[in-house]
Amino acid sequence: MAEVIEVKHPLVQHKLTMIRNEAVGTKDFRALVDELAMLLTYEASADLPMETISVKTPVQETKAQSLAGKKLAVVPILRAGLGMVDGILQLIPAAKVGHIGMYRDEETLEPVEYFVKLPEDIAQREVLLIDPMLATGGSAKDAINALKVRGATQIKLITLVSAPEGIKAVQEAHPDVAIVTASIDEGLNEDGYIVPGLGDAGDRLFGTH
Ligand SMILES: O=c1ccn([C@@H]2O[C@H](COP(=O)(O)O)[C@@H](O)[C@H]2O)c(=O)[nH]1
Ligand SMILES: O=P(O)(O)OP(=O)(O)O
Ligand SMILES: [Mg+2]
Repeated sequence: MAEVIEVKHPLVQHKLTMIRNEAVGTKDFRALVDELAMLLTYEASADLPMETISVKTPVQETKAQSLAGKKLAVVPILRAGLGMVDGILQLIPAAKVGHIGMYRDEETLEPVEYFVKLPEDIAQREVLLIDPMLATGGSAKDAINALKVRGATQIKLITLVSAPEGIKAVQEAHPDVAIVTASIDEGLNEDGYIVPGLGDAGDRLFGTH
């Protein structure tokens, strides 16, 4: 079973607490989601392969560590995942970006897919699938399926807030997918929202209701 990493770093926890606050407006919410995405990517990329290369410093030639040229793709689940893309690209500027559009049916809580556009060589890339919220896990499970049917084999899921129910659902359906999250919250309420959570991430990012 791939691991679930809850990132306890003080900066992550502090910024997460800030965006939980309902009084935080769209502008600050966006900025903080961006920063959190960057911090979580630092953790999610900790196992990227390295190679030893030669580098000439102003003092002497030396051997040093460099990324082994692994190809990455960042794939947000729309809309809410879009808010995390720029933060990740600041750390991994060469990554290609795919998009999976999905919304939750308000009655059934089942995800409805409305758009998929991925890099052509997705099968050769390690994929960072991103969505701030992992609630029932339906959206993440279907998004992972959409990636796998198109050939992706190495997938990591990065979320800000996860419900235990969503983690279990993803692990059962996709035991090969590691999850990096800033918080494993208490659970879900009767409307399928994460408790205590931060509300609807898409609405808070884009100022909609
Ligand atoms: O508290 C929440 C719960 C969910 N969302 C949005 O829904 C999907 C994830 O829901 P699943 O039940 O895991 O499919 C996620 O993309 C969010 O956009 C939310 O914003 N807040
Ligand atoms: O998953 P939803 O329904 O909350 O969609 P969006 O991310 O567009 O708010
Ligand atoms: Mg939403």
